Amino acid sequence: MIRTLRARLYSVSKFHTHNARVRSFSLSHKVYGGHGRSSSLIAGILQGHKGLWSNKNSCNGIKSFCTAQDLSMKKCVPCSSKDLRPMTEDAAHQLIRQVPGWDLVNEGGKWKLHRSWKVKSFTKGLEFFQLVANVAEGEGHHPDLHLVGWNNVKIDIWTHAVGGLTENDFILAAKINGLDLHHVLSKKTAK
Ligand SMILES: C[C@H](O)[C@H](O)[C@H]1CNC2=NC(N)=NC(=O)C2=N1
Repeated sequence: MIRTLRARLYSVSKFHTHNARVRSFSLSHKVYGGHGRSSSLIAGILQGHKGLWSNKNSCNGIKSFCTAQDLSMKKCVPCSSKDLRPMTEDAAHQLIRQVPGWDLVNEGGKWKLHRSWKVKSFTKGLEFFQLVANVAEGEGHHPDLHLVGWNNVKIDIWTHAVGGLTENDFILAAKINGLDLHHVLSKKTAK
């Protein structure tokens, strides 16, 4: 049994070494089998494999790639959570890269996300707001909506409960970016 497992691990280790440049593993590691526990060597390989990403920015504390898609797949947490704190300026500058089209703005000492669009008409602007409102209601997290000069939509997003930015704001921005807005936006859409 142990011999079979070692042979299997060797092929796994060779595969990983060839394909993912994980740290080489000596096969002298004690291998446990037959108890349903993963072997120290398999865990080591997987750990080593993860090690290739461990120096990436942590996304919500989990070592992984944090992409725009990650954010749009996430769910906002209740802003009433006592653990919620505003993120640092550095963290905000990291995450802003994941929400193309949005800018970080500081208004009266409060960091916010800001984006503007030009819509086809005043009523298309209200339709735009309804699409955004549906997302916001689904997330329990809400943007500040502005419709100015009849066809200019501006959205600010920040977490009022903490007076700054939290990951909720970036999740909402990513989900707004995922909306199909072509039918409400003017061809001369603002950034
Ligand atoms: C209880 C619930 O989480 C709060 O009322 C929510 C509603 N939507 C919110 N939206 C935003 N942007 N900030 C908040 O602090 C907030 N609080």
